[in-house]
Amino acid sequence: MYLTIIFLFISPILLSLLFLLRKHLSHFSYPNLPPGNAGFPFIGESFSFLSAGRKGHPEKFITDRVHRFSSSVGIFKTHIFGTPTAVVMGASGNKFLFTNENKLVVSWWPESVKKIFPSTVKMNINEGSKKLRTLVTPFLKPEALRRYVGIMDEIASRHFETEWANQDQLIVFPLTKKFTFSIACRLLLSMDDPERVRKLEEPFRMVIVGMFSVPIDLPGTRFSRAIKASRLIRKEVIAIMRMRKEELKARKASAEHDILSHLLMSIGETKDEDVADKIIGLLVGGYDTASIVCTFVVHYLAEYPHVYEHVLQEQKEILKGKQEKEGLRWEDIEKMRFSWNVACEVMRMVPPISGTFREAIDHFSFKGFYIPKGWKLYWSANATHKNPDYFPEPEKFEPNRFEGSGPRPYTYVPFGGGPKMCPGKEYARLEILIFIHHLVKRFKWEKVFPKETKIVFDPLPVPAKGLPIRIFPQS
Ligand code: HEM
Repeated sequence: MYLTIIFLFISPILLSLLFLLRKHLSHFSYPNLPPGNAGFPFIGESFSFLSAGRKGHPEKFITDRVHRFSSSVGIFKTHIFGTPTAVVMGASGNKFLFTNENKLVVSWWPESVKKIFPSTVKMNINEGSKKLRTLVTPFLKPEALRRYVGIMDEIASRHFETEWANQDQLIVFPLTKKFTFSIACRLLLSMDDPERVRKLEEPFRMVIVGMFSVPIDLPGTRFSRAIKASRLIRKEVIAIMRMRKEELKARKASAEHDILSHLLMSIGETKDEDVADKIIGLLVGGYDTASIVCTFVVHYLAEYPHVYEHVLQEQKEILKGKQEKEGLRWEDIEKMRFSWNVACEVMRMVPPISGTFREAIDHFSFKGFYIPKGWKLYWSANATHKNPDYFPEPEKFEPNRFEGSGPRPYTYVPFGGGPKMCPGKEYARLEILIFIHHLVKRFKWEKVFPKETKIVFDPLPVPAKGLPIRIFPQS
C-alpha cells in the first residue's frame, strides 16, 4: 500500500525529470555542432555563466571554455538562460552576427525582459525595436544633439554644485546615476523637478536589477519587484503623456519640446501603453550604462595621475578664452579628443554591457559547425576587449590605443554593431564628456580604498563598494 502511494507520488516527478532530460539532450542531438558542454538539464551552465560575472570576470566563462574546447575554432556550445546557445568569439564572430541581422539572426532577450515589458512581446520584440529606432534616431543624431549641449551642461553644472561641492567624501556610483537620470528625464520628458526625478529613479533601479533575474513571479523576488516597479513607471509616464497630448492639442507644446512630444506627433494611432514602453526603453537603455562609464572614469583617473593631468590640460585649453560663466558649445566637445580616448579605454576595460544575444531564424553553418534554427547566439564585448591579439597587454589602462585609426573593425564593440548597434552612442558620448569637463575643472580626488578594484555585476558592472572617494576643490 505504502509503496503504491510512494510510487504514485514519485512517478510524476520522475517523468517530468525524464522529459526535461530528453528535451535537453534533444537540443544537442544534431551532427556537427560546435564543441562544448550541455551542462545540467534545464539549468545547463547558467550558474557558471552568472557566477563568473558575480566574481567580476564575465570573460572567464568564455576564456575557460575557449582553452578547453575551441582555442582555434572561435565558437563553442553551451546551455544558458534555459536555452541552447552558441558563443562566438572575436572579431570574426562579432562580424558574422552583426552583418547577418534579420538575414540569419535577430535580437533576443531573456524571458524576464519580455515579461517586464509586455507590450514588446505583443508587438514582437524585433518589430517593436525597429519602430523605436526609426522614431528616436532623429533625436539621437549629432545634428539633434547639438541642441542638447546647453541643457546637459547646465544640468552638469547644477549637479556638481549641489552633490559634489562642499563634500569631503562621497560615493560616486549613486551620484553618476543621478546625473545621467536627470539628463534623461529632462530631455525625454521635460521633467526637471529633482524630487519627482528622485521618486522615479528608485523603480528604475528595480527594473534593471530584475531584467536579468530568474523569471519566476513570486512575492519578494527581484523579478516580482521589477514587474511592480515597471507598472508604476508606466503609470507615471502615461500620466505625463496624457498631459503632453493636451498641450500639443492646445499648441502649448510642439514636436521639438522633448522626445516624448516628438514620439506622440510621429507615432500616429498607438496605445498609450506602447508609447510609454518606448520611452521607458530609452530611459532604461541610457540610465545605468553611461553612469557606469562616468564612475569608472573617476576610478581610472584616480589610479593614473598622469592621465588625469592630461585630461585636465585638455579641458583647461577649452576653458581658455571663455568668459567666467560661459557654457560649453558643440565645438568644445569636438576638441575633447583625449578625454574621449579615456572614456573609450574605460569601456574597453569595463564594457557596461558585457554582450547580448541573437536568435537563429534559420539553420546555418558558422566556421564549419551546424547552428540549428531557434538556437541562441551570444557575442561578448568583454572577451573581445581582453584578447591580447587585438589589444596588447589587455589589462593595462592605455587611452592612447584609440589614437590614430584606433582598433581594427569588430574588435572594439562596447555599443554592439550592425543594424542593432546602440542608437544612444552619440548621446552617451556627449553626456560623458560634459561630465568629465565639470569633474576635472572643479575637483581632484583620491580613492578611500586605494587597493579596492573589485567589480560586481548587479547585473551591470559596478565597483564593489560604489567607489567612495575623498574630494578636494581644484586649486
Ligand atoms: C556608454 C553608454 C552605452 C553603452 C555602452 C550602450 C551599449 C549598448 C549595447 C551593447 C546595445 C546592444 C547592441 C546589440 O545588441 O548589438 C545597446 C542597445 C540599445 N541602447 Fe545603448 N548603450 C549606451 C547608452 C545608451 C543611451 C544613452 C541610450 C538612449 C538614450 C541607449 C539606448 C539604447 C537602445 C534603445 C538600445 C536597443 C536598440 C535596438 O534594439 O535596436 N543606449 N546599447
